[in-house]
Amino acid sequence: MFSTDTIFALSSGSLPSGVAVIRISGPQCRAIWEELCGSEPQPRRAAYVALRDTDNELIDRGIGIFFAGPASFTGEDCVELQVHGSKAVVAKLLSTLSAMPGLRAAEAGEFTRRAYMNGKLDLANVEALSDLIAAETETQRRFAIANSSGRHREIYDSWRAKLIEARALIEAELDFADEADVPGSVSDRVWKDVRELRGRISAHLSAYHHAEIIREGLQVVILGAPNAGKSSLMNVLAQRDVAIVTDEAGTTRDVLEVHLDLGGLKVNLADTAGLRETPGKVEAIGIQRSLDRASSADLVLLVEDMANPVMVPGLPDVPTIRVGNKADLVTDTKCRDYDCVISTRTGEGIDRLISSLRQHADQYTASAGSIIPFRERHKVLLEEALAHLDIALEESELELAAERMRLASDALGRICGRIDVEDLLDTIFARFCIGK
Ligand SMILES: Nc1nc2c(ncn2[C@@H]2O[C@H](COP(=O)(O)OP(=O)(O)OP(=O)(O)O)[C@@H](O)[C@H]2O)c(=O)[nH]1
Ligand SMILES: [K+]
Ligand SMILES: [Mg+2]
Repeated sequence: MFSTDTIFALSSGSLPSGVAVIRISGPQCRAIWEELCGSEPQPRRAAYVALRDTDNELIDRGIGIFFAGPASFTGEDCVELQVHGSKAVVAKLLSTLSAMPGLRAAEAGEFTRRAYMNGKLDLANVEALSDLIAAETETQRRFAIANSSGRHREIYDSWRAKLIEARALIEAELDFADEADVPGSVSDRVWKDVRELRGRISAHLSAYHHAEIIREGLQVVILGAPNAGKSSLMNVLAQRDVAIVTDEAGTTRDVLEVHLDLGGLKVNLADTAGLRETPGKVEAIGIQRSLDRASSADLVLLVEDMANPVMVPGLPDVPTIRVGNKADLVTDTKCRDYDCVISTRTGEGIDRLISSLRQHADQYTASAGSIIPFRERHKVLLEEALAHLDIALEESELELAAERMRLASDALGRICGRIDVEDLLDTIFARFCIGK
């Protein structure tokens, strides 16, 4: 892509700071360097420079690096200037830049957009990069960095290549069925391959939920009878008094949520209204909300007061850790069927409960290193590809089936932003001696 504008921006965080980084990209970079630093730029060498304005007045001294395109982040000539992170230094430098001809302030995401337009990044790379910048937990960081590796593109390209080949074989069968030197019925093999690919895409897609958990957080809901100690447990896990605790049954009426970082995984922990059969009007609404929330949760902590165990109605079918609370009030806990015995009052068993939670979280943190769809957009396109393949596999008209395969491979191509209409012809010509 040819950009006429040279863009610049403060790329580091808020001022004042020890060091501020100003990034410049575009055709004017070399001229800017000569003007500001009064020297010839040496690509990829950090240089200690005196930065001067157009009146030759010293602005600041700092480190400058020149990247000659295409070996740069955006693919264009780039300059990075590290100066003292003062508001005045940065303001002076930015106003000096903006006074130079052909220069303007960059729009949000414009450097990355240029990198994409110049083929330095694919769409999935761009998304992973924005995830990396937004990452708050260790798992999110690991996931984003794995996703920026380009391995998604490799997988989707290989799947598209298979589909393009399958389609080419089918089209060839249609076009040259009466000619002697084209292989006869290749259909069986083609359909077997397509079915196998369908299975792979479907397995890949089913891991999408792990990406949601890594990004949005593991949804954990505390359920149990009134007064079981749910709010007390919430406070212990959150390490602060977020929920009201009293000895009155029905204290919690509404769902209350906190965000925790559990071994690097984001966890959304919800305290809920106690479940019982004959509540008042407000409490009944609270109970319905508890159950709604729990039914879409990834994990339920089912809390029971061991000194006063009661059956709770309507538990959802969700992975559950059964927690026996108030261990301080009972002498014998062995015979009971709990995964974890705790006392929110004495702190007994809390560490063990946290390690059970961590164990549960591990399956998701482990996914952070594998290649799974990581955006809603990917999920939608993969579902689209699957839907087309399903129709192709049922379709008896070969032309229509081939068209469905084209649509499926286009959907896959759109994930990383690469669709090449010439692919099909190339494959046909590569496999058959058309011009005989
Ligand atoms: N002895 C003892 N009391 C506890 C323990 N945990 C909670 N309690 C007490 O049990 C009572 C109920 O605690 P909450 O945390 O409000 O219980 P809850 O399940 O949130 O109750 P609802 O919101 O009304 O459904 C309070 O008086 C707590 O102090 C514990 O481990 N030991
Ligand atoms: K209570
Ligand atoms: Mg409560």
